[in-house]
Amino acid sequence: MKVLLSTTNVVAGYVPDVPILNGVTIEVRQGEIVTIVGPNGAGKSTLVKTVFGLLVPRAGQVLLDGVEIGGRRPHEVALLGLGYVPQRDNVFSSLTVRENLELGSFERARTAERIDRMYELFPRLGERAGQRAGTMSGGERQMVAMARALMPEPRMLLVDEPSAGLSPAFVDILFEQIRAVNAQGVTILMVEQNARRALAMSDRGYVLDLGVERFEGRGSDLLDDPNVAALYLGGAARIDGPAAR
Ligand SMILES: Nc1ncnc2c1ncn2[C@@H]1O[C@H](COP(=O)(O)OP(=O)(O)OP(=O)(O)O)[C@@H](O)[C@H]1O
Repeated sequence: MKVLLSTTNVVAGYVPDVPILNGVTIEVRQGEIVTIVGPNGAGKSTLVKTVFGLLVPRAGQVLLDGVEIGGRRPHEVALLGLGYVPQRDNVFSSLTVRENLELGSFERARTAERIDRMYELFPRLGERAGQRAGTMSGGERQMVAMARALMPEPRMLLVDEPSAGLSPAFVDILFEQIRAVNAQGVTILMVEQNARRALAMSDRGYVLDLGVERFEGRGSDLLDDPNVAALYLGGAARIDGPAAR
């Protein structure tokens, strides 16, 4: 499979002389679900923000389908086919579900058709089309944010901690929807605190720590790696064999 997104030795941060990413090298192949896990403060969110153009890399390369996007502005990156679902403040609270989706559209002529498509993928949103996003549950808001990012038909979606603060039942629903989005051909790069569950549904994963990728591998292999389990997954490796996909 061809590499759709890569970062090579990316250095980035918020404050001069305080790098958060210390030379991160990852790649995401077309069609994959890749998850980045790692401790709090490791730089996971910073990495996806840098890929999306919210931070300018101080060194290194970010390539989308062979095109350098490091330092390009988010709207340019979006036009090249990248979508981004931020961790927080990812909906317009005072607008309805439908209005939020309309704002995600790049092509007015196709807005209605795309919204219908989103209601097929996320039936709950169709049922709540007229509800203000700010009155929805955390999980429902996450669906609004994901559907909005999918409105322009991105090739690839960056998803920052989709399960944060959600009940276990809702995490199942949301992960299932992420798989459904991926099955439609959208490549996924996800950051997740819920490391075991996220890796179990991923093709590959990276463990990021102190702004550098420490481990890389198939999701199931990372789950079975005793070092990864002890250091980053809060306990022993699984003993029940590879995760079913
Ligand atoms: N806007 C900001 N200004 C300054 N420092 C920031 C900013 N956002 C994040 N940081 C710092 O960057 C470091 C990495 O944060 P980041 O959010 O990328 O980590 P993370 O791996 O996503 O962590 P978590 O799992 O806790 O969300 C942290 O030390 C954080 O304090």
